[in-house]
Amino acid sequence: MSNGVAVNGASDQTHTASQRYLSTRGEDSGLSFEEVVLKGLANDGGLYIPEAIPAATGWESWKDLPFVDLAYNILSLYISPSEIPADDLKDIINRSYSTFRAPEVTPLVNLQGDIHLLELFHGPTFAFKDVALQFLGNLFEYFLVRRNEGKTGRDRYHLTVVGATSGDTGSAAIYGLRGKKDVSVFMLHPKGRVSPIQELQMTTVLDANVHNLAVTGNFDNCQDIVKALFADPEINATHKLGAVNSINWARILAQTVYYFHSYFSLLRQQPSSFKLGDKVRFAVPSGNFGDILAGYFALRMGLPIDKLVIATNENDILDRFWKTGRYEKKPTYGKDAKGGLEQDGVKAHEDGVKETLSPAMDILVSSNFERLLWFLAYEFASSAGMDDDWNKKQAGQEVSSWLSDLKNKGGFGPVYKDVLEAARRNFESERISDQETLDTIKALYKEVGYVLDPHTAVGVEAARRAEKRAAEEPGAAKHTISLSTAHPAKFAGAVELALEEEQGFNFEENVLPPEFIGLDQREKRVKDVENDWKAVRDVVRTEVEEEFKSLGY
Ligand SMILES: Cc1ncc(COP(=O)(O)O)c(C=O)c1O
Ligand SMILES: N[C@@H](CCOP(=O)(O)O)C(=O)O
Repeated sequence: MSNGVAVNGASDQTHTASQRYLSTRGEDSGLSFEEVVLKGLANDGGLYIPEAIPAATGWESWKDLPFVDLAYNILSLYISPSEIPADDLKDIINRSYSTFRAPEVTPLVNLQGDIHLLELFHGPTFAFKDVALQFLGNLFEYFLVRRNEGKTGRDRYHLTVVGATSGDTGSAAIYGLRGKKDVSVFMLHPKGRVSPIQELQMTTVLDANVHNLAVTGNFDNCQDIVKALFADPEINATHKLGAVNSINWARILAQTVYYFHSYFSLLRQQPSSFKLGDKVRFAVPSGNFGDILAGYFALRMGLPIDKLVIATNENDILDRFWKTGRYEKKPTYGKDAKGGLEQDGVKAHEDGVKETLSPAMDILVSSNFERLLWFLAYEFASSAGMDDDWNKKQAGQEVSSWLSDLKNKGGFGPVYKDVLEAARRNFESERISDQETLDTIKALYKEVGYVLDPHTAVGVEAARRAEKRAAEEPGAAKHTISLSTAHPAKFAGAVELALEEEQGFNFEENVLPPEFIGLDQREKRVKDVENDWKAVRDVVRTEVEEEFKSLGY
């Protein structure tokens, strides 16, 4: 049952439905947690989701638990003890969060009025990705040690992680996996399109199992290369590919914990205006839709969430879906004054991606949206009154057809009215321009002295708008938790641009953490590659072979 064997669906006695997994495109089901974590992406190109979302029964009694105990209660609903015994899971969780600088792991601070910031940047690489990637690194290690017991050399199960990053996933994955046995990490970033600190955080890690590849292209090209590698049966079988992007289910799962944790922090901090059972609103800076999807799982598990507010930058495919029901890439049009490409007054690329001040969200297609689409299609299918197998099959077919249109025609929709209405029931969306991002950083610094990173600023501006709207709606949540996804020092350019004229502001003194000082003096290792998945495949083959030779395999 464990060790990678599928759990065999309904006849399995040791896994609840929420501990068995299926693919959003319908061709894979009855998989164990270990299988989906190690496989990353399903063979049919779909993403894994649990066959059912569990109710967090008795969640109210978790309100005073420390982060790690809360994490255990939530994660164990999705992981059978027959796969990871309780003590082992607790140990993995404890080790994963012992690397965080804040004792609460993800502290909540009041920003202004009823807006609260959930600071997710206290892990090793100063971005929210650490919350899931510290856990995922330890999880990989746990499964590999177990699979490799008594094995030597090339008989060992060696995982080849391939990931795409617009800056933050890369360093968080590298810090989660550097030096770990039986894992090689290949991290693809768009050359010249991540912030200088992000690039240094990745390329100055010199462990032999870490390989940074700078791709001539954008983040979506990197993400497409990763998906093409997973779709190639040959490399996937010979190199046992693994995923660290939020296509990996464990990423989403680990992120659900801080939705619960911040709800309980708010209870303690606002005893007079926030009671157990009251609804709260979350605003989430969004790109690949992984962070906010974790909030959707928390909501479906029973956490009282009023609305999840999607905050996009000018790469706004998600915002356009919520407004129109159409999910489509948008080609670039027009030339700027210097003859370069532009879209709505912002520097853009032929592929339609705009270069914004929040580069980690410069994403054309949000991969995790596919998971939400499955749940929306499943809900729609369920209204036909057929049995559950039929509903799931229909949902898989619908998602496959939408995704095929996205690939072949550049988009799909408008989706059925009921599907869009279901999406609007739990989510709202806002699109924040670069100018609004700068204005928000400036305003919050002036008003309360807090320095926001540009991604967090996108979330805060969306939170402010959502609160204004809610003021008109009877029964709407009073408080908003806005997710702070990165430390401002990672995005010096935008922060300095916003605050350069503020009296007394000094980036080095006010913002820069000691961990970043001197990074630019360190030795770096990075290889340039073309935007061509076969070229990347060759690099992966060659460099894994070199690693094996150096290990004497
Ligand atoms: C700092 C930062 N904020 C927000 C996001 C968007 O999160 P998601 O891709 O999960 O929507 C990212 C990248 O993923 C990020 O690095
Ligand atoms: N913004 C991300 C892009 C990758 O997203 P992921 O959450 O799917 O890993 C990054 O910083 O790399």
